[in-house]
Amino acid sequence: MKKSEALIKRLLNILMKRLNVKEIDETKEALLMGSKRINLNYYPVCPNHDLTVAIGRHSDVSTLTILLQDQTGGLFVRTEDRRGWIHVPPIPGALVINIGDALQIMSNGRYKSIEHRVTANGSKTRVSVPIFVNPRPSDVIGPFLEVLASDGEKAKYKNVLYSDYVKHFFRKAHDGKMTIEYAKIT
Ligand SMILES: O=C(O)CCC(=O)C(=O)O
Ligand SMILES: [Fe+2]
Repeated sequence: MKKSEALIKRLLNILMKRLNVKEIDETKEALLMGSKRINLNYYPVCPNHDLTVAIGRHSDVSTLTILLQDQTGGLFVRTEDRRGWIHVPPIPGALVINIGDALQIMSNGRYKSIEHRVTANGSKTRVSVPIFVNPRPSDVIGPFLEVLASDGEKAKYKNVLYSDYVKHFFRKAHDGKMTIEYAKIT
């Protein structure tokens, strides 16, 4: 977890440049990566793998997710037209970087969180280790002013307390990219 910090900062610096955010000051750093959580996912061999969902389709509520997966495979991401799925092949030594809902909200939709799911496997176990890079639970997140100021862009998302957003995610079954509707200005 500690070692991932340099990578996370590098990624966020690059992503922020495109949003007109010149510098990640203390406030921004807290909003973008104020809390982190590591999960250890173990997927056992599943006899009825055709009838079973390992993890249903969802987007992460994080800013970024840094994911290490073993050689089994089974992670799929939604295609841009939302009609199909692309397998994310395991590559030794490679990390999968996903954009989460918090970054979609803070970037006012310029960066889009990725819908993904995991299929069950009939012959092999699987292990994956995601690090979720999050705002702090007590943070209020909304589109960055730099993004809105750049060309008078209208806010697509309202300000939400991050802990409320996460609670909303866990209150319901996985439902693709529906969580973000909670923060949408309609
Ligand atoms: O196991 C994976 O590859 C992804 C897990 C995942 O989507 C999650 O923990 O949110
Ligand atoms: Fe996920």
